[in-house]
Amino acid sequence: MEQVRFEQVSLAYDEGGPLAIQDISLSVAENEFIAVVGPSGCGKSTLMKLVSGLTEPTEGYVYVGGRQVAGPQKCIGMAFQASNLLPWRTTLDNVMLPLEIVQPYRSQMRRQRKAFEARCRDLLARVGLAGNEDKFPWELSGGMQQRASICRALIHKPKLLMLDEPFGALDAFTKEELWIMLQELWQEEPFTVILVTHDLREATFLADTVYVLSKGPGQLVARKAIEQARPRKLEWTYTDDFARDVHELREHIGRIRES
Ligand SMILES: Nc1ncnc2c1ncn2[C@@H]1O[C@H](COP(=O)(O)OP(=O)(O)OP(=O)(O)O)[C@@H](O)[C@H]1O
Repeated sequence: MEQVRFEQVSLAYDEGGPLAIQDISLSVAENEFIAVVGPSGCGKSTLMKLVSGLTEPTEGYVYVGGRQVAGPQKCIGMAFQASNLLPWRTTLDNVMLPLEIVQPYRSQMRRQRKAFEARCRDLLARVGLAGNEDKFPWELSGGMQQRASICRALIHKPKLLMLDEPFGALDAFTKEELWIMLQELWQEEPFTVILVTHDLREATFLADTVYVLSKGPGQLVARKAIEQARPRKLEWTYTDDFARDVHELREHIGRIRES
């Protein structure tokens, strides 16, 4: 089954203005993990906005779950570079938030609060945050905040998770820990992932398929399947195989820069 489909999508933010992305066609299978990489300004965030229904294509069509996107999508989980946790809510209450907003959970909240809380605690424990439920975001490290943010994006069991540079602000060690965490969550209970990142190692480590976008206007210039079996281990990132995959992506980006 196909979860996301772009059919010859172009977008100009201003009528008659320059295209931000041009003629993008791609398809993401259910439970596939894709990464989109490219130089700054190539339209990665624009792709995210199109999938989540925050903006409409100027030309072409975007489908999510077999339906053409028309307006904001509620059944998508999202996480960004800034964790965007609400500072006045505890970790637990931040993770509860989507259940208070998204149906059918919202109508069940009054009767099911205890069960929902247990589910949040369980998810927090799975990402290593047990014992931090009652802390406020400013009492957590950056990596812990990002773990909580990913829990919040997944608590309502969306079919599609969209990640926009989620680990971009973290140090290299924390980043790698979070790659492993994300892979575990995804393997335990699969969902479709679209990851936007500048980090070619991150894209290679995590994704089944990596798409490379050129800049101004963003066009797909390469699609690379990463064949490594899962679960992938960090040791793999020290091998020649891994370096070769990353290098191949880097060459595509290099060519874009030169042109
Ligand atoms: N709301 C907007 N109005 C007008 N132009 C926009 C808007 N958002 C983005 N753009 C333009 O569209 C192009 C693609 O931007 P986008 O933010 O999608 O790129 P990006 O690849 O995510 O960049 P970065 O990696 O720097 O975050 C850029 O030229 C940008 O200036």
